[in-house]
Amino acid sequence: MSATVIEASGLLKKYGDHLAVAGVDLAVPRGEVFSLLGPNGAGKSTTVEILEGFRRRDGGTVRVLGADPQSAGRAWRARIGIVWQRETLLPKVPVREIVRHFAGNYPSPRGVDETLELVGLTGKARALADSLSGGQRRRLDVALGIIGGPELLFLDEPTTGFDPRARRDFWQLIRDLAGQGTTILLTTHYLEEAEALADRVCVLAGGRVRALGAPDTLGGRATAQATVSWSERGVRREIRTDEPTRAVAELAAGFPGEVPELRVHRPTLEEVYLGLIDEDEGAGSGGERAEALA
Ligand SMILES: Nc1ncnc2c1ncn2[C@@H]1O[C@H](COP(=O)(O)OP(=O)(O)OP(=O)(O)O)[C@@H](O)[C@H]1O
Repeated sequence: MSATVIEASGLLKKYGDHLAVAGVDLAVPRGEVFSLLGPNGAGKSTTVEILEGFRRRDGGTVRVLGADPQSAGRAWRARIGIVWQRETLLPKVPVREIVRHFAGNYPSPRGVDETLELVGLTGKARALADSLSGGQRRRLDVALGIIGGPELLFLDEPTTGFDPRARRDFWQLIRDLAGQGTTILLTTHYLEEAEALADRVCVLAGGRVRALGAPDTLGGRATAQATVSWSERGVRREIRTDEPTRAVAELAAGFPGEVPELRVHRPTLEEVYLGLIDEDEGAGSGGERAEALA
């Protein structure tokens, strides 16, 4: 069994004249939680649909679980799970029945009750699916995505509509699945979700990979300048420094006790992400802006 579950090289997709995916390279090892980030229209869904085998590429090579998704068959499909961005249309059928029905599509599914338990729907097993709340429907979508016991799970905006408790529970479920060796490709607009879950994040913009790395080091985050701030006689003061430890030590020496309201801040994932996206927009549309101003 290959250690690399997803391999894409030079991936290209055009819609008419528009290059939606413009030469993307990805390699995702088994058991990794890999998150795709990027603004609306960045090419995330197109990339994911190509990896899932639902969209034909115009160039590049792709292997997912050792096969080309464009020509892989039913046995391959049974090894992947998908939680779509859109909610599934739900019939007036008890939740447990729907999950049981889906389990019948797979050669070795997870237990139905175990799956309901995993997604926190045990209490709703007998409820009619169309009576579920938005967040509960999303949990059912997740149940249908994992019922087959997939080796690779695609999650597209999985926690939309979840309350904070449900989101935390869902994150734990993802960690558990990853701990059991499931590879997870997570597309999300929630940066704190990517930070909480992903081993690596990939920022796509304009169909290209703009940054790739661990969430805590992305874009030089871990070594970026820190802002040390504190209060002095009721006035907020701050300095930016490459050596926050030294700055704090020097500050501490000048105060008799605690440094009032001391804070050390390094860029958050969101700040790094927004910086990358702004750079991209500046590079991509500068000409158009200049023309518009002319
Ligand atoms: N079926 C299609 N026909 C024509 N253009 C398309 C089609 N699907 C997507 N596009 C275009 O391709 C680009 C990438 O779209 P894609 O859906 O992959 O972006 P995304 O990153 O998933 O965005 P979002 O965060 O909004 O879901 C966009 O400019 C979009 O308008």
